[in-house]
Amino acid sequence: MNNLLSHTDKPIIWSISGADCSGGAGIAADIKTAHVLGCELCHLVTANTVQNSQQLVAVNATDVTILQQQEQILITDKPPQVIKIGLIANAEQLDWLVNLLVMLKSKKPEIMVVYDPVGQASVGGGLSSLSPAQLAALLPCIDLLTPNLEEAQQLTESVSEDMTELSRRLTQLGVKQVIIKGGHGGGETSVDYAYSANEQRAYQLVSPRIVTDYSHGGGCTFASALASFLAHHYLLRDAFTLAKAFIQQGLKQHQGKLGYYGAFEQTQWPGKLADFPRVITEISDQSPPLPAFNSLSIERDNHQGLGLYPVVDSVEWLARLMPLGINIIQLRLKGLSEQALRDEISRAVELSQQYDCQLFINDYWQLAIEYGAYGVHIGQEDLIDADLHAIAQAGLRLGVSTHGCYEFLLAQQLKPSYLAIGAIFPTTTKDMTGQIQGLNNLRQILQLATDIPVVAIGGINLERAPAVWQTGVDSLAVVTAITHAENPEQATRDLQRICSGKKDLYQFDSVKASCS
Ligand SMILES: Cc1ncc(COP(=O)(O)OP(=O)(O)O)c(N)n1
Ligand SMILES: Cc1ncsc1CCOP(=O)(O)O
Ligand SMILES: [Mg+2]
Repeated sequence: MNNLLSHTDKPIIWSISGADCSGGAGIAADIKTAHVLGCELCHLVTANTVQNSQQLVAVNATDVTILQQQEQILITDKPPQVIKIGLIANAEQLDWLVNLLVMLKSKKPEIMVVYDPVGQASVGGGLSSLSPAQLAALLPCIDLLTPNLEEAQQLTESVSEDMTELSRRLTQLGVKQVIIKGGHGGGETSVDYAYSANEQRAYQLVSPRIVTDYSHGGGCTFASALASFLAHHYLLRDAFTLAKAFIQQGLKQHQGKLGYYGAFEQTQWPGKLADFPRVITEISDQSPPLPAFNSLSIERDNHQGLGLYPVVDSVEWLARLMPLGINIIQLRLKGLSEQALRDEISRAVELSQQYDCQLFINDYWQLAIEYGAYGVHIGQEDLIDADLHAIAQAGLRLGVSTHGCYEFLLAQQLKPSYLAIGAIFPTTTKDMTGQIQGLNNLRQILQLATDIPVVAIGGINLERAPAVWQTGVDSLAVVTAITHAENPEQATRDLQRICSGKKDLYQFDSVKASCS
């Protein structure tokens, strides 16, 4: 029997929330959400509520001894990666919960706790009468709090409507990350605001407002979708983006249906660009608006994409690889003096003109403009400082690094010449801790791509290249697969062959040589 009780491949979430007998909100919403998002959900029911689509009649709090028994029976058998909290019915439950979270976090600090502070039922009526002073003990245990504007005001005992101010106040109360939901306001759009105290960064997402009354349990669904994506190890910004798309997709199921407060519909893992929010940042919402960047030349590659994209750190490497028929290449210089940078970049541009090769300069966008390079590649951090108008006006192409769906959507809004996604696999070239995408996430992000070419980068070698190429990316960018190869010219030819798209030709020479 013990064997049967053992482990699941799916991440485990504990939902500590109330049961809604009408099946819309609370535990019902959490179970449906976690199920379609590939998680297992254990539920510790804090109250058996009596409600329907019209009214809340009673909140029957569960005896704490039952919650303790449930905790005990689950703790070794189905330990949680993420705990999602909804309704806390009374002060005894709150005490039990705080003790439980403190104990769990002392044993396993990586457990994430998401709290959706439901005080009022959406059908009307109070679910919990806990005061902000009572809840103060819980807030330092919370990794992600998901209040709406009113709940954020109540918890902070403030009348401010400024999401920035409210989220800062909530983090001062001990919460690590906050998402304030703007869904209940009026207007054509719904804007949600996230703030991470660790990163000291805010994220803002906007979606068109979907008119429907089928939204009972939408708040619980949003919090449990966040819990599910966090359980799959997405970063806050990506979990936020995916959860907002999940909500949009669910609301669209019953778009236009009014007059009956129906249960929110949980559907599937979000994968359609139309359901994803727009990212609001200073960069993407510049005034005057940015023009689209010039396109790359891909005709030479038989419409099979850009092909192989070597990323190298000297003119010597450029001179060695360009004669091999490289279509696109990058000079990635680090730690050189101004004069050395100028020498390398000017020589590199000359060489690229000789070989008619699309040369991108990494980081140094001013020098790339000054010496007339074909394009410039910049990272997310560089986006803030780089003068994107100047790059576009000079006619340079632009490549932008992205790590996950949030950054991909943000960069895609800038209409660059290509988008890079990385690191696909662990790499020794650069510290990419916490940013490894894997092939599944690459495939998911590719579903959001428009007609802008996509480059995959990070840990791509000869063995892994065919699988990455088959995801449908337009280009494979590599550093060490070439520069650390025993025979860099042969490795280049092998990789070029993989990128030529002829998938039956994956019997390349250097792999055979290394296996024999
Ligand atoms: C094609 C390509 N993709 C990603 C990167 C990484 O750029 P960035 O994030 O700016 O990091 P550094 O390369 O500057 O360390 C790249 N260079 N090329
Ligand atoms: C620059 C960079 N950006 C994301 S991963 C990476 C390094 C790629 O190097 P390698 O191909 O050797 O893994
Ligand atoms: Mg850079």
